[in-house]
Amino acid sequence: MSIPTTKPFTVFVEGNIGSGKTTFLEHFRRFEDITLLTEPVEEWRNLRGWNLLDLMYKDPAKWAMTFQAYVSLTMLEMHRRPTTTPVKLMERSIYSARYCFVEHMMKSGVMHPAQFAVLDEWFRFIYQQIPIDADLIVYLKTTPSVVYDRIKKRARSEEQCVPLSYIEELHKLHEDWLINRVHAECPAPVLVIDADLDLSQITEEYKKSEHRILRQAVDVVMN
Ligand SMILES: Cc1cc2cn([C@H]3C[C@H](O)[C@@H](CO)O3)c(=O)nc2[nH]1
Repeated sequence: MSIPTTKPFTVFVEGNIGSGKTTFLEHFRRFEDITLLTEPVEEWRNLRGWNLLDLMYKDPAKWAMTFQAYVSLTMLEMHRRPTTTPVKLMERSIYSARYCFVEHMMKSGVMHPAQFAVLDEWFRFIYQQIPIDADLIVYLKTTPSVVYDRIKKRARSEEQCVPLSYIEELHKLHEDWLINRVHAECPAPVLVIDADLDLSQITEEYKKSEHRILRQAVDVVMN
């Protein structure tokens, strides 16, 4: 069913490191009416030969600003990428960049306030000038200790030095944003998924969101 759409029904898939975002998106791979945009981690690991992700984890004080500036650029490119399908699922967004990761780097003192101010000015300009809002946010809600164990098992090299405290702080920032709604921007409804469930059980949980996403998508496209 290829219905010409001006703006696709846009879903941001948000959650802590290791919360299963990529797995969630892959669950929708079989639907031809959905465009999946996974996080461009490989671009962050190789920008003209530089592994910005590794540099950031190894020396956050020196590289956090550079890394987040590039992450935001790659996320903006994904927000702006034209899609022909009625539904678009994106892994994270320029909002989690600002409200979770950049926020943490500023609050923890890893990023100098002047550097934070520059990133915040860029975020405000983009938010005011470019329509990139979601129609729905899927929040893969997890317990820090659960995702911490997954990160250790997944063993992505750059993340091996990530302490549990960082995961706990990121969790709190996701809760502030998506449950307590402390930020006014991006007022999309939030669908909370219990992403602590392990792979065998979580498909049922995903199916619940499948119905919600596809039904809302048809409504949006048909109205
Ligand atoms: C939008 C956004 C995504 C994102 C991911 N990351 C890190 C967390 C993980 O270790 C890795 C892949 O998500 O990149 C980050 O530091 N800052 C980010 N900002």
